[in-house]
Amino acid sequence: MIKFEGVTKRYPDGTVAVDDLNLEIPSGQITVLVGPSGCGKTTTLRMINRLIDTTSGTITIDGEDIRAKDPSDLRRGIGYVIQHAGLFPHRTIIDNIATVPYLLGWDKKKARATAMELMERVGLDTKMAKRYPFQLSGGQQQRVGVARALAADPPIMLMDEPFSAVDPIVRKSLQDEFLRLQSEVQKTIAFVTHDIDEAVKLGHRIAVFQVGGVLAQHATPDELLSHPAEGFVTEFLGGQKGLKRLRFNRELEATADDEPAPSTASGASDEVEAAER
Ligand SMILES: Nc1ncnc2c1ncn2[C@@H]1O[C@H](COP(=O)(O)OP(=O)(O)OP(=O)(O)O)[C@@H](O)[C@H]1O
Repeated sequence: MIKFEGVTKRYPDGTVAVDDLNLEIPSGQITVLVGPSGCGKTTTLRMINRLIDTTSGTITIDGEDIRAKDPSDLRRGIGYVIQHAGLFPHRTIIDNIATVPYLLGWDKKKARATAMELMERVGLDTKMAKRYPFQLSGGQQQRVGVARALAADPPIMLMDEPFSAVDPIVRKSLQDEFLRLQSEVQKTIAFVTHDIDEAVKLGHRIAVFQVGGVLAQHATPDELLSHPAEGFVTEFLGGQKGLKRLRFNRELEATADDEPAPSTASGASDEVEAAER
């Protein structure tokens, strides 16, 4: 488990990006950090792998203070995926994926075999192994980014808007495959997005931040949709176009096993249409 206790980040210019954060990110699950631009999501994520230092407070991983660890050692146990993948342009796909195993001094053959296996797991044709990033689509590059973060089998993955730069159809397939992969690998994942649809789809738990780096609510998707905290969260969710539809889909999923009644379904589509009008 990753635990934030009273964590604040104040940048040198005085900006408080994260304000007295208390948050638990449970092991083996996906915790999504969501909120409007500038609310401190990226700062929160990058404090976990110490790309950003905290101003005050404590972050522990499985009870150990991250400041007690050498940053390089710490990062070996933490995969990091960013928007636009951030691949090395002059390295082939297979060498991009094997970056961390090479750094760890793995035998080249073993590193490459692992990279090939990972290409398959993230849904990439291994024929692309010798290509360079510019020869791949945006969605394929994101898959390489995920494979690269998984290469040394870290227990933790930090994902910063990893699927935001691709079109909605590719995005949906990346999300679906990510969920399938996570059900196999069960990493501890902190996932940043500004999109509540994505948060509800992927998160076991959702942490909603408001500008000023204040945690406004931390709940399961169902709790969040059925009982959003008054004030900021209600407004934030209400401002997101698909909220009513999301709520409705959740209700439908919950009752689907009991009675997939056609009358319910038609009432539902009325509601969706009303929500979209
Ligand atoms: N190096 C920095 N120096 C000063 N202020 C910074 C720095 N980096 C970020 N900030 C500020 O800290 C606040 C939080 O930024 P952060 O990038 O964590 O937000 P975010 O929620 O990830 O935003 P976005 O969704 O737009 O990426 C913002 O007001 C931002 O301008």
